[in-house]
Amino acid sequence: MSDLAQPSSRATIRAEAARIEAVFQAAGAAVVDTAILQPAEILLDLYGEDIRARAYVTSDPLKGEQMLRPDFTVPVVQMHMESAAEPARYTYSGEVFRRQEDDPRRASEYFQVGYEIMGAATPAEADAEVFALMQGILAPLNVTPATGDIGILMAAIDGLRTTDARKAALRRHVWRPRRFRALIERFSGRSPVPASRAALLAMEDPMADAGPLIGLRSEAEIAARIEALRADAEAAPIAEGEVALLSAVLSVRETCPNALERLRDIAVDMPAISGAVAALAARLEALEARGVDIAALPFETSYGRAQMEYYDGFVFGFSSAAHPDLPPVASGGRYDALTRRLGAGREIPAVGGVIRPGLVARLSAEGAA
Ligand SMILES: N[C@@H](Cc1c[nH]c[nH+]1)C(=O)O
Repeated sequence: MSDLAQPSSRATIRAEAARIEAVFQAAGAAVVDTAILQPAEILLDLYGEDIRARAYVTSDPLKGEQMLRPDFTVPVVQMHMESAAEPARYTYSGEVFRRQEDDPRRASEYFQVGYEIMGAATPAEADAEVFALMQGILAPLNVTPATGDIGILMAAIDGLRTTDARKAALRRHVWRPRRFRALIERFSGRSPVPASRAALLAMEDPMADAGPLIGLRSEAEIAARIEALRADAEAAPIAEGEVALLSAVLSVRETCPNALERLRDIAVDMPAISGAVAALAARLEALEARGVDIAALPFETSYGRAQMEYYDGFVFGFSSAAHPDLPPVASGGRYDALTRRLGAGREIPAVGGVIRPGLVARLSAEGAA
């Protein structure tokens, strides 16, 4: 197998981006653009921990903290929610910026061409439209699809019989599978409370024994945190049976029809996921109606747990079959809750995805060589 061709020139990537954007326009999308400099204080939290750590942030004397846009979806949603917000399809093309902390071979600046559907009445159909459109564009390349559903994961967490604080912690850390597993171990009593925490909670008056305040947190914040730890220490462990059901949900990894059957079985004992499983069934029907071969389409409940933290439903990606170590050539998902956070309480259904024209150009060049 030959090595991957050199990265394409910027002119080639721009031409590829224009070609893909034209396909999105033909599908009904209006072209939008966003500023490269975005207000970090307002938007950065919406991306979650991973992107927060990787955004290029700089300070502007007049506008405050600014960042180089880490993606288009958040600014496009913001624009849509501020406008009249009729149902709409959008496309955009341009560079995004994310620091690479571990792998110097990964680009910290690259092109994306995106497609977003906001306010569509039938979520399953909008999910299928985005997926089928991207699959069609990538058809000449040797790519492998992956799908998942963050909504099923979140519903499984919500269904646990435990405190709201514990559910919130699990939801927040769904994106960090190792941390998530450690929390489950602790909340189910399988791993002991860390010794330093046990010692802290055993103190009569931890604040009195503390030295002078030197950190960023105020005394009230520290006291509230200790109180939360105390309440947590008193909460009953999550039952073994529930942990087993959650693990069963997390480990589903099958073709779509088999995954659906497996999840329906689990839902008998875990009715909290029934609604999300029905949404998966509706999506599969919509995908099939668009000609997607769902019998061969993989589904993995844990897929997407390392992607954008605003996803809350369908998630998907396409990776190069010959170069699985490359980042996904395309990826996307549903992000209804993000529209609520940017819409001052008003929520609309929204789903979309991006293609990386730089990777499309490289893979096409390799295929043609
Ligand atoms: N903005 C996402 C891709 C996406 C677009 N729409 C939905 N998801 C990303 O940069 O990974």
